[in-house]
Amino acid sequence: MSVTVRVPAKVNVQLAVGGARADGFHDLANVFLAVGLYDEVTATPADELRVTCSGPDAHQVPLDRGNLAARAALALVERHGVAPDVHLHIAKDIPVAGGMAGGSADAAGALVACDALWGTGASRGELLGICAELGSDVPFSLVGGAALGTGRGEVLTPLEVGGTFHWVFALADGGLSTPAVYREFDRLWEGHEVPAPEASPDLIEALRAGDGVALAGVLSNDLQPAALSLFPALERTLAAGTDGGALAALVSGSGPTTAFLAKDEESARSVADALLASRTCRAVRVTSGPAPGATVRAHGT
Ligand SMILES: C[C@@](CO)(OP(=O)(O)O)[C@H](O)COP(=O)(O)OP(=O)(O)OC[C@H]1O[C@@H](n2ccc(N)nc2=O)[C@H](O)[C@@H]1O
Ligand SMILES: Nc1ncnc2c1ncn2[C@@H]1O[C@H](COP(=O)(O)OP(=O)(O)O)[C@@H](O)[C@H]1O
Repeated sequence: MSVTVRVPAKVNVQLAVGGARADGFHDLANVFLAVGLYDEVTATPADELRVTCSGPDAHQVPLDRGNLAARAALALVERHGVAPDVHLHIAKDIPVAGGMAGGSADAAGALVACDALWGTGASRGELLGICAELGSDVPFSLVGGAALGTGRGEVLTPLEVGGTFHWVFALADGGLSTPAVYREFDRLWEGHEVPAPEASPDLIEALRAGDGVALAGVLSNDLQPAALSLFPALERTLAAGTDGGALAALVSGSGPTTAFLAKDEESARSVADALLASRTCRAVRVTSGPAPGATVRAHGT
């Protein structure tokens, strides 16, 4: 018996960041959109907790108990007193350390897979609570679609999406550490009052209407200056995508993946070609959103 769960990546269509809190986190108005790049987590009975990973970026993923999927399984073990006898295999398609919440996806996937495998029967509320303890982005990986995340991003309000948005993602050479990008944000704002983060009503309306042109006009990411300061070469990638016909371009979350909103699928493909031709990124991915959250794909025997 094994259980496979598929979990999407995300892009932040708005990431409004407030000042640093006493606990080191930042209050956010974080508008998440799940997109169709997926990791798959398969849980299979084993003698002890073991993690393996496959995919082009697999060598960058820790396989010890620091792996977010292992931490998720152990959180369920602790609450339900079950034995941690599971092999978690991650088929990784989400870029690692790319600002697309791949580790968070694996945490949410492992939680859902272990809950099904062990028959722990955790409620949705309990799963969301465990997700929030594992990381600020993990609850969104569980629910998918589109949502506004407040607090440190873990308090979710689902958002209506009235259509499909077409995206191109440009993968960078190397990664950016999320804490390092937040620290750079603090450094750039030093000596200034950071405004309280607020969700943009125009952006929420553009999502509701499924209007890509309107959404392109209001995309924003307060971490972008910090990401560009740490990874200046991304400026060229952003310019190559807009020159190549994207409606808008921005850094995905803490980066260094860059995201390009396109008019339709055909336009997305030509933006992707332009990005590849520009040689300003290591690879491109064409996809769309919204995508569903963590979903059980298969119960094997
Ligand atoms: C920036 C965002 C945007 O969605 O994601 P990525 O683009 O990296 O995927 C998130 O805020 C990242 O969420 P996540 O990666 O889950 O962060 P966590 O594990 O909770 O925290 C890692 C570290 O990031 C910083 N952090 C995170 C969230 C937040 N609201 N304020 C912060 O300052 C803290 O330094 C924290 O120690
Ligand atoms: N299952 C996992 N997949 C990817 N990275 C993981 C995982 N578990 C722990 N990590 C660690 O978390 C870091 C951030 O990974 P990731 O979630 O891919 O990026 P981001 O926070 O930019 O979205 C990685 O560099 C890696 O050290």
